[in-house]
Amino acid sequence: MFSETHFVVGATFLSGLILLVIYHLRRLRLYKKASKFCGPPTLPFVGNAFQFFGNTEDIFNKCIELSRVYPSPYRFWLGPQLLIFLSGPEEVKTVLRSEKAIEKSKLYDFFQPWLGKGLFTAPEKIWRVHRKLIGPTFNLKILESFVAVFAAQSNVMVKKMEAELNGAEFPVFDYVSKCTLDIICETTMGVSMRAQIKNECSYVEAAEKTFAIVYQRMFKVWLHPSAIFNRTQLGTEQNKHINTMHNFTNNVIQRKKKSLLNKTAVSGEDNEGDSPFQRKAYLDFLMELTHDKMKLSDSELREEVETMMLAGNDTVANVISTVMLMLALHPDVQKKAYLELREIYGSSDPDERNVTHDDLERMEYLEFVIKESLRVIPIAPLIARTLSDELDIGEYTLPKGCVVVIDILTMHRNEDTWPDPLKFDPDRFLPEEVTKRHAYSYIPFSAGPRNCIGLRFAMMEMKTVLATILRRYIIKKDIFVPLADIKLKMDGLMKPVEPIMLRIEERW
Ligand code: HEM
Repeated sequence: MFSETHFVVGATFLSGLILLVIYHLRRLRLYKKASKFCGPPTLPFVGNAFQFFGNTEDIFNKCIELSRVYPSPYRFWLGPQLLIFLSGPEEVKTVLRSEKAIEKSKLYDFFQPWLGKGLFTAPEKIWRVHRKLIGPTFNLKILESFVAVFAAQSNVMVKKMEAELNGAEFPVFDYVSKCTLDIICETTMGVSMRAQIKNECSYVEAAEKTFAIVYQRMFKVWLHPSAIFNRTQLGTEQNKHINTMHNFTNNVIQRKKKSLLNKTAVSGEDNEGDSPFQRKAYLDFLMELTHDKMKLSDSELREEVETMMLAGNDTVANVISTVMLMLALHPDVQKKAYLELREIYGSSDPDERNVTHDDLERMEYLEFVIKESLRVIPIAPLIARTLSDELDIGEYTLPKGCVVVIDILTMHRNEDTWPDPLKFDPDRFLPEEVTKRHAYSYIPFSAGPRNCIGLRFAMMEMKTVLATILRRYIIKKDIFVPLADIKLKMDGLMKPVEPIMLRIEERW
């Protein structure tokens, strides 16, 4: 005899089964379209998600292996989500320029408790308004005004590095990241964190920890539902760090807002630093826009500022450290870059004058070196967009709702485009070489309407910091490591597994 409980359990099971069948029937069209693409064998429900178990080095190696085995475009199921990996420049161009590929993938949503709907994570509708509003604040005139900050903080860094002079190899990232943090705080908020002087900073600690938690969550599917995540220790920890950052930024915004209304200069102490706001920062420009046209609310301002703090710090610090490694491994390249600087400055004395904007324009070879470093180790090796509609990419049609993953790393190491791809050769960026290649074969800052808004900012900052180092020090590595032997991981950003250890000697 069936009891009432049996009946309830049976009915629940049956309804679940029916819902599952309906769900799968609805997705039949998607499965059919996905079957046109090659890709690894899948398991029911999890798809290919099991391939991404392991640590961040394993994830990196898995991505490399998949792109070796499967030609572009290939498919990958992350649970119910269809991912299509692309690395053909023409296909990538079609996607990145398409109005149907503006929306980011859902994985970016895990940044939202922190960055809200700032540019990096913003849904398409908000992104369109904000990008138009914010774009002009990255104009050349404003960027030029930041070069003095880049130079001043670079000088502080090289002075701090004196402690390592003629000593053993040391982790360069520790110095570089504090310098880039001081730069981004001063240019974004107009606040001096003095991370280089104090050697610690609660904001950066909170940012680093939050980034690591967000990244862990992306790969642990059981932590995806907020209802579960918020009840875990990780969730509690994340909230604590986010509050630290929000409080700091809100405080700066309120003080700036008051001064804007009173039309007085803001001066005085802030939470972390003590420099008066002497120069206009990115936040001032945003607030002026807001003040005149009432476009951004306080929380939107906070989200945009914290987005810049995230997108503009760790990225640049890692790239500068990688370029230093490449210079140490290739002394001939380093010498050429230094000689260019000697010619620009007409003197070997690094204290004679600071780097200026005009100098940056002339650092052509140093720019090639940075570009080549970003080719072999692109800091953002994969970027993902969700398609709002079907999109033809020549032979294939990408289904609506799928996530297109642009495999920048594979593009940058493609043998057909880059002969001997693991050879470090800055001359690949000579103008006559560039014209031979497809414009979308090299996209470290992404491309199209949703590309990196900080591209020019980053280039100017990296050149200033590197030129300041190179004018003063010779960078050395005790043992030569070929590029192919540098182990890499995907830790949010792509970087070497081992910390970059280098030695410095006085140049003059
Ligand atoms: C070497 C340094 C940098 C690299 C390689 C880099 C690379 C990238 C890439 C690949 C994207 C596209 C991400 C995606 O579509 O998922 C991006 C977006 C972005 N970057 Fe950068 N970036 C760098 C530095 C900066 C700096 C210095 C800033 C700000 C000061 C910045 C601000 C942003 C913002 C706000 C976005 C989102 C843009 C949007 O969605 O409209 N980046 N960056």
